[in-house]
This record gives sequence, C-alpha cells and structure tokens, in this order.
Amino acid sequence: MVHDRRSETDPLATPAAPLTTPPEARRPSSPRTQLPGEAPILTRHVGPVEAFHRFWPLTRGDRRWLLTVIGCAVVTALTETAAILLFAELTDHALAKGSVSAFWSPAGAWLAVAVLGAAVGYLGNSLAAWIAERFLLRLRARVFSHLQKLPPHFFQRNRRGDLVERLTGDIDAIERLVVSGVVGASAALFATLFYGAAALWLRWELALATFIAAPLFYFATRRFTGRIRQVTRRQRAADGALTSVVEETLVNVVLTQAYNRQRDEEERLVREARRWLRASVASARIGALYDQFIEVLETLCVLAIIGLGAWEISAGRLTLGQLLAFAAFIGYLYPPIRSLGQLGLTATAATAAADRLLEVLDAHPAVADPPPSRAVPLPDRAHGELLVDDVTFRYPHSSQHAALSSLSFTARPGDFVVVTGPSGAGKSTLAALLLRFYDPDTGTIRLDGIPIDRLPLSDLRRNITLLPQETLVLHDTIERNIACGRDAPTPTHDEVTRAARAADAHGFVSALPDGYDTVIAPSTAALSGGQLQRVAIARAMLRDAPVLILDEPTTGLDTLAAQRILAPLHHLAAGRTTLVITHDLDLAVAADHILVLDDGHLTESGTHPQLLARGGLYAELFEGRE
Ligand SMILES: Nc1ncnc2c1ncn2[C@@H]1O[C@H](COP(=O)(O)OP(=O)(O)OP(=O)(O)O)[C@@H](O)[C@H]1O
Repeated sequence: MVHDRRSETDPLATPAAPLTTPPEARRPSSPRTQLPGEAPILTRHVGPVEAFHRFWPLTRGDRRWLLTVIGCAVVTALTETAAILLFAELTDHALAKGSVSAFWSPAGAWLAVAVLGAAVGYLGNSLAAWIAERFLLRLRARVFSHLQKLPPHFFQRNRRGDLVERLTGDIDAIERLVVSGVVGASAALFATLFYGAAALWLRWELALATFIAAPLFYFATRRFTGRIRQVTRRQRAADGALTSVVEETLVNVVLTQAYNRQRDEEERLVREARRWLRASVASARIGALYDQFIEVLETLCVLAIIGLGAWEISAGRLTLGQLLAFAAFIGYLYPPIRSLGQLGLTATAATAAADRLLEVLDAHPAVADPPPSRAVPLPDRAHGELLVDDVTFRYPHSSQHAALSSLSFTARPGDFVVVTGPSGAGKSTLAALLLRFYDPDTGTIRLDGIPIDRLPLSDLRRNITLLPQETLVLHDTIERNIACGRDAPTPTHDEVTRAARAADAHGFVSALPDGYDTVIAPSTAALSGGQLQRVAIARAMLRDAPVLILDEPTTGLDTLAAQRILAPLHHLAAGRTTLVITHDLDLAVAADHILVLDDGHLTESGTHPQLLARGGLYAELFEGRE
C-alpha cells in the first residue's frame, strides 16, 4: 500500500484541515463583555467571497507565479498518479510472479517519476512560500500605512494590543485564505481529478461505488461551518484582548507597582486568559470531533472497497496489484476531497480576521491631501503667519458640545503666544487643528494666507514643529534622535552638536559614557524628563520650522528643570511663530499675546498686564497658581 506522504505544511498538498490544528485555533477566547474604551469589535461581518475580493488585488504582480505553483501542483499530482500505476505493475508482474527481470523497468520508471515529482514539488513549495510571504508583506505594509493616516480618536477607541494583533495574527489568517487557499484548492482539485480518473480507469464500477460516499464528506463539513465561524471570531477577539492586557500592563508597570496593583493586573490577565482558554478548548473540541467523524467515514469507505475488491478478485475480474493500486488511489483521493469540502471552513475562519482588518482599512482618515486642482504647494519654508478665523470644531463621534467655538486670532512670525485656560478648555484641540489632524467644522485656518486644507499635508507639517508633552523618542542613539528633526540634507555631527549646545543639551550628553552614541528608547529612564525635553528642543532647532507649537513644555518637570529649559525654549522660539499651550503662567508673563480659552470659547486675550488689569479668568488663574 502506498502511503500518503504529503505533509500538512506542504502547500502543494491539499490544504491541511484548518479546524483541527490551525495556528489560531491553539489560541482562544469566549464571549466577553466589551470594556469601556475597548475596540468596538466587529461592527460588520463580511462573507468569504467579499473577503477574498477585497484582498485578492494584493496578489497583483505575483499571479503568474501563482499559476506556476498551480502548474507544479498539476505535475506533482500526475507524478503521484503515475507512481501508483507503476506500483500496481510491479505488484502484478514482479511480486506476484516472483520475476526479478520484470522489476527493473517499472522500478526505473518509478524512480524517474519520483525524482521529477520531488524536483517539481520543491520548486512549487518554495515558490508558494515566497508568494505567501510577499503577500503578507504587502498586506502588512498596506494596513500599517493606512493606520498611520488615521486620526487620534481612532487610537483612543481601539486598544493598542488589539491593533497589534490585527497586524500580526489577523494578517496571517487572510494569507491562509487568499494565497495558501488558492494554491491549496487548486492542488486539491487537480489531485481529485487525476486520482478519480485513474480509479475510474482501473475499475469504473468500483470507483463509482466509492464516489457515492463523497457527498457525505461535503454535508459533514457543512454541518460544522457555523460553529467554527463562531469559535474563530471569539478566538481572534480574545487574541487581541489578551495582547492588549499584556501590553497595557507593561506600559503601566511603574504605576502598577507604585499603587500595589500587581494582584489586580494578574487577575485581569487571568480573566482574559481564561476566556482565551475556553475558546481554545471549544475550538480544539470541535476540530477533534470533526476529524474523528471524518476518520470513521473514511474507514467505512475503505472497508467497503476491500469487501467489493475481494469479491471482484474471487470472480477473476481484478488482480491483487489492481486492487492495491485502487485502494491507494482512494486513499489519496479522500484528503483532497476532504480539503475541498473544508475550503468553505478555511474561508469562514479567515472571515473573522477579515472583519477585523477591514474595520481598520475602512476607517477613514479625518483629513486628506487636497486634490491636485485645489492644492497650493508651499515654497520650502513658509513665513509662519497664522490666521484662525471663526473656527468651530466638535470631535467626531463625540456626544459633547463643541471643543472649540468661533475661535479667531492671528499670530505673526516672531510672536510668542501663550494659550491657557482650565482643563478641557480646548487648548490641545487647537494644536490638533493647526497640524490638521482634523478639519474644523466651520471657519478657516490659514498659513501665510493660504487655507491649510489647500496645502499638501507634508508641506503644512514640514512648516510646523510640535513639541508634545511626552517627548517623542526613537529607539536609537541620541545623535539620531536629534538628527531626525531634519530629513534632508542629513545633518552633520557638527550641526547636531550645535543644535544640542543651543538646547543646553550638549553638556549632559557629552558627560554620558557613550556621548552622542548613547542609545535611548521610549519609556526607558536613561534620561530625565528635563534632559529629554532638551533633546527634543535640539531636534526642533535642526528642524527649523517657522511655526512652533509647545504643548505643556514644563509640565512634569520640577521647578529647577523647568527653569533650565526656559532659555533654550526662548532661543528656539526666536524669529518663529510660537504657540505655547500651558497652565504654567510663569511662561505667560513675557508673552506677546495671551489667549485664554474656557469651555471652547476665547474668553480673554491680551498681554499679561492687560489681562491682570482686567481681573477676569486669567487674573484668577494667575493669582491661584502655586
Ligand atoms: N478624541 C476626542 N474625542 C472626543 N472628545 C475629545 C477628544 N479629545 C478631547 N476631547 C474633548 O474636547 C474638549 C477639549 O479637550 P482638549 O484636550 O483640547 O482640552 P485642553 O484644554 O487641552 O485640556 P488639558 O488642559 O486638560 O490638556 C474636552 O471636553 C475633551 O473632553
């Protein structure tokens, strides 16, 4: 008897049963309640056909290679068919008759066919793996690039860990549908055709009797589809939830330890892990049930063939070699038939991942580049005149009132403007609008007289430097962290040190054992908050944009550290249009202009002495400062 040598990992083999041990089936969940702030998982379900259509275009450029892989699958199935027929010939002529001379010719042919099959199999498998990886690469790049265009509120609504899971596990599942699915289905189809034809050719009555069992496999598979779909969806969601908990715990580890929350965090993890475990067990159980059911069906069919074959041999209508070859064909035939039946299941399982990925891909960026007919490209460097004219804005999906209402002001190059007001007044929202993370609902913002929605986004953002409260740190050397402020021309070491000196960073950087080559990383404590701010100021110096937005530059720093960055900040602000968003009213004393926001409205504006004299909200905030 010839055994089925195809392995589960062989893409030329029929697709491995996705339900028995698919990678995602080993990681799991259960129905879960949605936590506040958690991704609104699966707002819409797509069918397998739609999922396939949406992702198939990513195979463009590799389709002829896909055809080559399918060609290899055809040749592999043909060589295996030939091998079985040669095996029958060997049995009847060499083994049954005990003739060594009858051995050589079929044995040589069998070897040649096996070598050809092996070579083509190797080629096909390597090509299939290459295509699959390229598909993954493109899909990942596509989702990642789209993610980067999405507005801040998208990331506030979706947990980071869950998004990471979508970019990894879910993308793999789509690949299994689109590339491995097509290759596996073609391989299964051709194998079924060839083995079926060979079985018919050997003994058509016997073959037809066997084929009657085929619909049984189909119906058995269909019965399992709905349950599998449910379980896979739960698994995908649980994967995301579990990754989120781990990621959040790692990010908040200092807080967790400081507040003695280790037990709560552990309980949170165990809770998610339990859901994951329940779904995993459910998935393994349904997979095992399906497998065993199919095994019994197959055994029934093989026993029927042997029974019928024994009867045929006794009647002299069949030789032993033919019966063995026939049984081998039927043995080879079941896996591809089973795989074809399971194709729907593979697709169903992949739709759970498709739902989650399409949720990202179908989320719209809040802003886009202006169409070429409206675009007004900026010269290399703008002057930096800002005009905010009657701007009103409410956050998308927000049930609250407008974050900014009828806001108007002007800031000219060289102006040092302080934007202050109570918490929630709309100060950071103003920064988000100036950088065009969102467009205002009404009103206009102009840079050098041009409405910013007519500027290409890259032109606008090249002309504005944002220094957020949390310094952006790349996992790289301090030199690269400063140099990344400017793309081209790449800053020289001298320029980097000059910027660092101007930012009062050179002293502490040179004192480090590795100096500018010291590697820093986000959320590592290698540098203090004030030192990181000075690195950020050096980066902004190199960037040399005409508009500067500082969001709470002194928050989180002690008095000494805050004092220490004032001189570099003023140095940086010189000659630029500078907006400082702050509660720290010591920064406001020397401002050219102060804007006081309250509940989205500009309630006061003027210089420090003017606003103090007015005795309004600003005076109240100034008097109340520590
Ligand atoms: N992504 C968002 N979605 C919905 N509403 C938001 C979002 N971000 C901010 N808001 C709301 O918009 C209003 C203004 O928020 P903003 O962050 O601009 O205030 P702020 O003055 O910068 O506050 P703080 O001084 O505390 O940083 C607040 O009511 C806030 O709840």
